[in-house]
Amino acid sequence: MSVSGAIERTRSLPRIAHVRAFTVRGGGADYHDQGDGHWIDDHIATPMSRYPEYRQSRQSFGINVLGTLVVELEADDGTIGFAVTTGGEPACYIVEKHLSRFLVGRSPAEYEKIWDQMYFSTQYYGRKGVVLNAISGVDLAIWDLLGKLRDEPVYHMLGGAVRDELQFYATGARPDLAKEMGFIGGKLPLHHGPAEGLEGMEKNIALLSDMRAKCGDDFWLMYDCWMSLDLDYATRLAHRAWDECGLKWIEEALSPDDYWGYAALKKAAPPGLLVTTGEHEATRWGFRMLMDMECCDIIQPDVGWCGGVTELIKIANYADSRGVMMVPHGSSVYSYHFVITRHNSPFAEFLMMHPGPTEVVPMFAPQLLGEPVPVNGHIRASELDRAGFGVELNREIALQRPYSNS
Ligand SMILES: C[C@H](O)[C@H](O)[C@@H](O)[C@@H](O)C(=O)O
Ligand SMILES: [Mg+2]
Repeated sequence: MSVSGAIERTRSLPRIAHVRAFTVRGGGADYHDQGDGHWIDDHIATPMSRYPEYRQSRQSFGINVLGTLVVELEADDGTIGFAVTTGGEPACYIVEKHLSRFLVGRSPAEYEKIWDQMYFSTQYYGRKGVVLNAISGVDLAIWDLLGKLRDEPVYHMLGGAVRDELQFYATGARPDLAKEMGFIGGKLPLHHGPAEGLEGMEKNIALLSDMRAKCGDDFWLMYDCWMSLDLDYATRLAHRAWDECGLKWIEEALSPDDYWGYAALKKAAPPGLLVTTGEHEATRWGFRMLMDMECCDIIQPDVGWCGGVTELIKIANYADSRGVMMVPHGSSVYSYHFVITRHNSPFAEFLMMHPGPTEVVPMFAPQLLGEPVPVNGHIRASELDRAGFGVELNREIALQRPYSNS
C-alpha cells in the first residue's frame, strides 16, 4: 500500500457515532467487589486500619463502593470497542456528560488529541482518581475500537512483542500454591499495620516466614502494604522481612501523596530489597514525580487508572529512559498487550480472583469473554492475536446505564 493509501485508509476509518457508559456490580474490573469469605477482604491493612471498626473488612469502609465502569464506543459502521475499569456510576456521569463531547464524530485514530482534550477539559476537577479512571476507560475503549477496525491486536499497534510469552507473579493469600501453579513469585497482602503495634508486626513476619518455609529460598515473596504504613513501621518491616525472610519487594507502603516518605524509605531500605509503588498514581506528571524524587525501584501504574494506553506509553518511555522497571498493577488484558511490547516490563501481575485462592480464574470475570489466563504462570504472545484487546463484553451481566449524552 502506498503512503497516500495508508493515510487515506486512516482518514477513511469509521468515526465514533455512539458513546455509552454502563456500571455493573460483582467482581470484574472493580475486583474488590467480591462476596463474603474472599481472601481479598480478610483483615488486610489499609490507611483505615487505625479505626478498629474498619480493620476486619475493606468493604466496611467502602473499597468496593464504585463498582465497574464499562465504556462502549460504537462506530458509524456498527463496530464496537469497549473497555472495563473501576469507576461505577460517578465515572458513567463523567463519560456521558463531559467526555462524550470529545468523542462523537471523531476518528479513534485521533487518540492523542482526544486524550489531551479529555484531560485538560477535566483538569480543574480531575488530575487523578475517578476522573482519570473514566479517561482511562475511554482511552482503552478507543484502542479496542481502533484494533477492531484495523483487525489488529493492540500489542501490534504498540510495536509488537519483544518476547514470545508473558511471565507472571501471583497476588493472593497462597504463594505456596502459586509456586505449584508455575508463577515466578507470590505477593501477599499485609494484614497488620502500625495500629496493631509489635504484636501485629510479629504476625506479619510469622506469616512471611511460614510462606518462605513452604516456598523455599528462591521463590519471590513480596508484601503489598496498600498505603497502610508510616515511614518508621515500613522501614522496620523492610529490614526484618529482608533479613529474616528474603522479601523481594515492599509495595505501596505509604500514602501515594507522600513522595518524600517514599524517597526516605528507598534510602533506608536494606540494599537488595526493592521498593515499589504507583497503582494509585496517575499521568506522566505523577510518575515523573515518583521517578525524579527516586521514590521506588519499580513503578506499578494501573492502565485502567493512570490514563490508559495513550498515557502509559509516555510513562513507560520515561521509566525506560531512567532505567526504571515498569510492571503494571494487575489489569488483565489491558496490561498484557502493553507489557509484551516493553523490555523494561519483564513480567506482569496476575491477581488471583478465586476466593481461596486455590485455582486460576479469569481476573475480570464475569465481565470479559475470552480473557486469557496464565497456564503454568505464563501466557504466550500468540494468545493475544485477536483484534483490539481480544476480548468481548459479556452482555448477560446486569449492565446499567444511569445517564445518557443524547
Ligand atoms: C492485595 C492488595 O491488598 C490489593 O487488593 C491489590 O489489588 C493491589 O494492591 C495489587 O497490587 O494487586
Ligand atoms: Mg498493590
